[in-house]
Amino acid sequence: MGGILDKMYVGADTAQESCPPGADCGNPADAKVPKSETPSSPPDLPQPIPRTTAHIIPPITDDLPRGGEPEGGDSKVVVFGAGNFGTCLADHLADIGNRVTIWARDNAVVQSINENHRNLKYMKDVELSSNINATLTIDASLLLSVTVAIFSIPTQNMRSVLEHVKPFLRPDHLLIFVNKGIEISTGLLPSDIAIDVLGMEMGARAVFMSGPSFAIEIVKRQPTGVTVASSSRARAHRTQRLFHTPHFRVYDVPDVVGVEVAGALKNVIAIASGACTGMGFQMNTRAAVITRGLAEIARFGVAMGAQPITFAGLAGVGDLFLTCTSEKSRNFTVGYRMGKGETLDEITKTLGSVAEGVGTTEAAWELAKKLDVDAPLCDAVHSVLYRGVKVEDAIRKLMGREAAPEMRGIVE
Ligand SMILES: NC(=O)c1ccc[n+]([C@@H]2O[C@H](COP(=O)([O-])OP(=O)(O)OC[C@H]3O[C@@H](n4cnc5c(N)ncnc54)[C@H](O)[C@@H]3O)[C@@H](O)[C@H]2O)c1
Ligand SMILES: O=P(O)(O)OC[C@H](O)CO
Repeated sequence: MGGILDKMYVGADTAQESCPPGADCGNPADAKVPKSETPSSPPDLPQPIPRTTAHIIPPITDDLPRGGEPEGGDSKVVVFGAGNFGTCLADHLADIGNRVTIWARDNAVVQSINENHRNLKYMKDVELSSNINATLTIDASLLLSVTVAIFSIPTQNMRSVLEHVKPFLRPDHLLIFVNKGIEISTGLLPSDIAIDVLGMEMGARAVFMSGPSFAIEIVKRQPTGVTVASSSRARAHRTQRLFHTPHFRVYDVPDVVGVEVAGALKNVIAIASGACTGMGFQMNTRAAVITRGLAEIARFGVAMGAQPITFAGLAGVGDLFLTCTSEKSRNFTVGYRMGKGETLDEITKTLGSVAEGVGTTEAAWELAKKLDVDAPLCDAVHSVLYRGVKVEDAIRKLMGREAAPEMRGIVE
């Protein structure tokens, strides 16, 4: 078949080995692999997307007792999870005068923090604030002494840790979750899991932090902006005051579902972006992946009751851009290495840290079917991660689809 599809560049054999992930390394060889597939038959006409408001909690106001929490850096905080992000947030809060305990399940991590102010497993090169101490134990005394509990546990493990902590939680604890993902076994967002485990009274008052924020840059005090979302306005504002500093701006967003959908799905799109870069494709491709990824995220969001404007914010396009363009991203790295031909098994065994997009792809793929959301990028990533499809074939299939209106499923 002559025509434009025959000229499609497929970078399988043209990727430059010396080009680091995320870098613009100049023009890949112009070799073309002709012969893409015949375009698939026209897709069905756009289907109405069923809306669900199951995730939407009406705003809750004035639910915090005044005077319960000192402002200006004198809170007692526990952080569950001493990985990259838990360590970084603990360091941030301790550095501005809060007393922080970090819970880790690994004794070597606890010892290294308590004895050397370093997290030897996740952040060995960073000297942490001396206001942090670490513990291996979750018990009543740990929760009794704090007013703020932050959960920095990967989404697939959030439920089990929360169940462990639940018996010691009080209604006045400020609960903050920073994980970004969708639970595979249930298709639930972190806010749904919080309600599922803790009940509506406590779960619906939790706060969810998201936005473009690499841990390693926060510990270096690089200017950063994030969002916090909660059905409780009072708790969102309190979280804002707790974290806000001149180098760490915290914006309040009313749309919990939008913030969570964006945070979860940007990781799937980052895998796609990394895979394209691993194949040798450059900036046109990346820009297309980011932009079409944003449209896909918005379609999921609309179907789940999010406010589309949220996707224009830090938790939306901000985090999507960050994660899709940087080799610091674990999700981008997973995709990049797959684009270079490694298997998922090889990559996850050596990554050393969680790439939430791997599990979220599975969850989102199921959710797309359930909600009837058109999600071609998510399907492409799923096909590569779980159905043995080669990256180049997934790209061919994506590019070979029928032409379509840009804003389908978002603006009618
Ligand atoms: N690293 C970042 O820059 C960053 C930024 C923003 C948000 N996040 C999000 O924060 C969450 C945590 O990410 P991270 O970078 O700290 O991951 P990580 O892999 O560096 O650390 C994960 C931590 O969770 C613990 N953990 C894992 N499974 C557990 C289980 N079953 N029980 C108890 N503890 C368990 C690990 O021991 C480790 O301490 C993720 O959802 C991630 O998307 C990360
Ligand atoms: O390393 P990643 O891909 O998990 O991304 C980390 C953060 O989510 C970036 O905001």
